[in-house]
Amino acid sequence: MTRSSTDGSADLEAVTAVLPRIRIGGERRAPAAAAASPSVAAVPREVVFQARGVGVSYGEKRAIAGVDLDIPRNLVTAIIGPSGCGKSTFLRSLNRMNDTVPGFRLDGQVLYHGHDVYGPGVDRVEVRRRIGMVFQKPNPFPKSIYDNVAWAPRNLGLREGLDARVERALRGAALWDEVKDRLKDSALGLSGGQQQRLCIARAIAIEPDVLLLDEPASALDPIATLAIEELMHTLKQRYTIVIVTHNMQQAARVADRTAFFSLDVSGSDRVGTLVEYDTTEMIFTRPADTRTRDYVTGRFG
Ligand SMILES: Nc1ncnc2c1ncn2[C@@H]1O[C@H](COP(=O)(O)OP(=O)(O)OP(=O)(O)O)[C@@H](O)[C@H]1O
Repeated sequence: MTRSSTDGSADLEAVTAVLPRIRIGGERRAPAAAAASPSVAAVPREVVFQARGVGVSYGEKRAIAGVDLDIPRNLVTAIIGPSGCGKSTFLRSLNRMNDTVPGFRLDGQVLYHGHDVYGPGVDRVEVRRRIGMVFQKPNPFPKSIYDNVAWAPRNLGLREGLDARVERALRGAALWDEVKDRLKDSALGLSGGQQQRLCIARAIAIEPDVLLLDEPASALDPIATLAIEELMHTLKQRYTIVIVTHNMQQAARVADRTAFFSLDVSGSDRVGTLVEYDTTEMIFTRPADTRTRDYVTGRFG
């Protein structure tokens, strides 16, 4: 069937034209959405998180409501949507990062491997040990490169084989070759992109199960951004990754699945909701909801 441009298909074609191939490190590489055939991303997999009717409020302000979402293991799941629709709020609810925010309240359930993350007796420190997080702005400690990576293992009493652990984490974050001769130098002397990879090394040094990335490349230049994106393709073999990004091309390049959030506006009330969740390929080429289509084609947001 030929679709007319008035239904947005021309716009979709324009977006998907950027999907097919990108160049990373001199080598032609297909993005996740194209590299993994739709059947790979769509194939049923072990579920790591099940969000069931998740709503979050900060005091009187309802940030998100009614989010139902299953996040599969060893894939990259992207959360996209306009500013203020609750992407970070949802991400942070997965590892209880919002617990200390005054007025924070969560309704519904976040199940992690079937266990209620907010259940009685759950140890928040243990939750964060298993579910690591990297933030938008690289935030290394004012310590040496080595001590940044060794910090969490030391805190957990994992002192045996520490050098090997630090090396493994730095290799895992694709940083080892750049820093192996200056491990005792301050982390603050690294470039922004290196600092962000150091933060990833710091997160994986305690071998978590999940990595939550909140716009990890938005403060970086294009080369450093590509290095982080490249890294995600490798890291997902070992970790389940959930990434919040404003950059739709980035979602298209790195994510296997994409969740599109939007704002439901009623009067002065604006609440974030999950509009659509599917393989990245479907979200960017055949979205089921016109709001998704309008967003991915740049008509709003
Ligand atoms: N600590 C907080 N205290 C009060 N309100 C908050 C807090 N954090 C977020 N909010 C509100 O919750 C709503 C969702 O914010 P959130 O940062 O999760 O959205 P987002 O989609 O990640 O936004 P952006 O893309 O601009 O980063 C917004 O209205 C925001 O003002």
